[in-house]
Amino acid sequence: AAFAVRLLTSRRKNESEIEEATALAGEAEDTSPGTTGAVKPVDLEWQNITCSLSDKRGKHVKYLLNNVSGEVKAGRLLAIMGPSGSGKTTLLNVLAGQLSASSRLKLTGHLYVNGKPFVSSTHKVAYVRQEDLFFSQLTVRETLSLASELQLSNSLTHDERMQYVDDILYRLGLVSCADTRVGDAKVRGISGGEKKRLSIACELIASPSVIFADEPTTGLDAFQAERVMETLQNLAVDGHTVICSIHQPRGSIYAKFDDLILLAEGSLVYAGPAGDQALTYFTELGHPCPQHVNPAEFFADIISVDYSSPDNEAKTRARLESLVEAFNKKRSTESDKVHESASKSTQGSTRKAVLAGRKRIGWWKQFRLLLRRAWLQATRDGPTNKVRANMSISSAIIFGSIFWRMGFLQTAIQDRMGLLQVAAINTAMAALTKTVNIFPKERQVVDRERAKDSYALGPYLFSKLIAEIPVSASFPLMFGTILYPMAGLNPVLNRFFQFCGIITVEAFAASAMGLTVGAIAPTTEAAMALGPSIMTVFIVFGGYYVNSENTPAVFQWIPRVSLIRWAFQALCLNEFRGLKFEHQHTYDIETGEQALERMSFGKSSIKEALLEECRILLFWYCLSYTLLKRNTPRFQKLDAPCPNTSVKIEEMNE
Ligand SMILES: Nc1ncnc2c1ncn2[C@@H]1O[C@H](COP(=O)(O)OP(=O)(O)OP(=O)(O)O)[C@@H](O)[C@H]1O
Repeated sequence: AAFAVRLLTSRRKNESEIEEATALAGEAEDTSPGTTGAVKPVDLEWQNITCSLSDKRGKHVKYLLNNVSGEVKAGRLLAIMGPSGSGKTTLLNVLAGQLSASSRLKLTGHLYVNGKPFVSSTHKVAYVRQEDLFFSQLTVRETLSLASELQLSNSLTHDERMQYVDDILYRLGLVSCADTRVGDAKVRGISGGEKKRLSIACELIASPSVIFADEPTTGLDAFQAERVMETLQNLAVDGHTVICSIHQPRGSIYAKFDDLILLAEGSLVYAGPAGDQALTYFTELGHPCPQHVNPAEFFADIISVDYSSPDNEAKTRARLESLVEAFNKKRSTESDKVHESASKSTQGSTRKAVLAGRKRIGWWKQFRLLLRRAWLQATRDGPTNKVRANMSISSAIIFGSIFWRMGFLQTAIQDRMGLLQVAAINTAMAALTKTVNIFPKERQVVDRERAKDSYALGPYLFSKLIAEIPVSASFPLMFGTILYPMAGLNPVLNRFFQFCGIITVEAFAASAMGLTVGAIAPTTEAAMALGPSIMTVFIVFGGYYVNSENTPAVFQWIPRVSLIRWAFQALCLNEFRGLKFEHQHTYDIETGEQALERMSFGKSSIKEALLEECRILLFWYCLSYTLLKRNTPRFQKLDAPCPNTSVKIEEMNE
C-alpha cells in the first residue's frame, strides 16, 4: 500500500489523485498496523490561537501570537513567513504541540486534527528543527537504519527494513552520500543541505502525517535551499501535511508553496492560498506587487516596521495595523463558512485522527542498538582519540622525566606521594574534560530522540558506559604503562597492574561526574567552566594537601565524596606497602607503612578505597540519570479561550 501511494502520488500530482492515494494508505494502515510508509491524511485547523507573555509578577508584557487562525490540508505545503520575531517559530511549536512550558506564557485557542480536538498524547508529528544534530561518526545509512530499528514495528524483517531505508534515501536524494559519515567540526562529513535532508529523513521513518520544519533553508546556499524545499514539496505531494517557517525565500522557492501565512508582531496579515491569490488580495488593498519583484520580498517589505526614523516607523506601523485590521475583517466575514466546513470534516472523518501510539521496542533491543551506536561513535572518533592518546603519552613522559627513577632515599617519600597525587589529578581531569566537551551536544540529540519516545534513559546510559569501557580504559593504561617504569614505582608486577586498575576506575568515576555536569549545564562552555571548578574542590581535599584528620568538621564530608582522595589513597597503599627506605636518623621513616601512617591511610585497604571509588562512580551515574530524567521537555498546555477573549484582543488592538 505504501508503495502504491508513492507510485500514484509521484506520477500524478493533482489533488484528487493524492486524496485517492492517501485514502488507500489510510485504509492499509487501519488493517495492517505493521505497515510502514503509509501516510494518513491529516488536515489541521486552528482557531484564535493566542500566546501571551507576562512578567514575573503576572503582568501582561506582550502577545507572541494574537488571535491567529488558519488551516492546512493533507497534501499541501504551507509556508509561515514574517519578519524576525514575528512569531513564526512560536506558531509552529504551538501547532506541533511542542511549545516549551513556561509559567510566564499563557496559551489559548483551539486546534483540530481532521476536525477533532487535538490531544497531545495520541498525536505523532515530525518536527525538523533548525539545528541538525546527529552522532557525527555514523554514516547516513547507519543513522537512518538505527532510527528505523528504534522506531519501526518489530514485525518487519531485516530485509524489509533495509528496503524501507533505501527507499527513504532515494526519496530524499541521499543515495550518493549514504555511506559517508555525517561528520562534525573536526572531520568534514556531508554538506549542510544533506544534513537537513537527513534530518527530514529521520523524521520520515515513522511515516508521520504532519511534518513541521523550522526555517529549513537557514544557512544553506541557494542550490541546497532549493533542493531541501523541493524535498518538502514532494513530501506534500506524497500526502503529508507540510508546514514550514521561512525567511524571505527566493522566487522559485516561493512558487512551491500551496498556502501562505504572513505574520507580523504575532498578528495575522494574511492566511490563505499562496501565489496569485495572495498577490490579488494585497492588490485589492492598494498594495500591488511591482512586476519582476519576488512576492516573498514584496510581502516582507510591506509587513515590516521600519525603525530607521520615527517618521518611517509611524508610517510603516500604520500600514501594518491597517493590513492586520483588513485581514481581521476578511476573516470575520468568512468565519461562518469556515465553521461549516470544519463541522463537515468532523462528520466525514471515519479514520483515526493521526498516527496511533507506537509501541516502543524492548529494553534489551534498545540496549543492543544503542550499544552499537555508542561503540561506533567512541571507536571511530579518530581525532579525539588521537588527541587523548597524545595527551596520555606526553603527560606520562613529562611526569616520568620529572620523577625519574625515584629510588628509596628519605626525599623519595615526598616525591612518590607527589607523583601519585599528580597521576590521580591528571587521570581525573583528562576523563572529565573529554566528557564535558562531548556530552552536552550528545545530550541534545538524545533529548530529541527521547522526546520521540524512541528509547528509555536506562538502556542509553548503560550502553554508553559499556561501550566506552575499552576506549576510555586504554588511555589510563597508556599513561600508567609509560609512567610506572620511568618513575621507578614499586617494582612488583602485581603492583603495576593494580596501579593501572586504580587509575582506570578513577577515570570512569570522573567521566560519570562529567555526565552529571553535562546534564546540568546548558552549554558545552558552561560545562567546561563548571566541571573543573568542582574538581578543584575535590583536589584540595584529595588527601595530599589537607590531612583528613585536620579537615574542619564542616568540610569532612568532602574527602569522603572526593574521587581524587580515594584514588590517591588506593595508589599510596598500593605503592608504599612493603617498601623500605634508607634511613640515617631515628626520626626517619623506615617503611612504607610508616609513611602511610603519616598520611592517616594506615588503617585502610586498597579494596576499601576502590569500593568507595566505585560507590562514587555509581552515585554520579545515578545523579546523571535522575537529572536527565527530570530534564524531559515539558510542553505548554493549550487552554480553551475565555468567551470574551476576542473582545479583549480587539480592545487591545484599539
Ligand atoms: N518563551 C519565551 N519567553 C519570552 N519571549 C519569547 C518566548 N518565546 C518567544 N519569545 C519572543 O516572541 C517573539 C517571537 O519569537 P519567535 O521565535 O516565534 O519569532 P520568529 O518569527 O520565529 O523569529 P526568527 O525568524 O528570528 O526565528 C520574539 O520577540 C521572542 O523574543
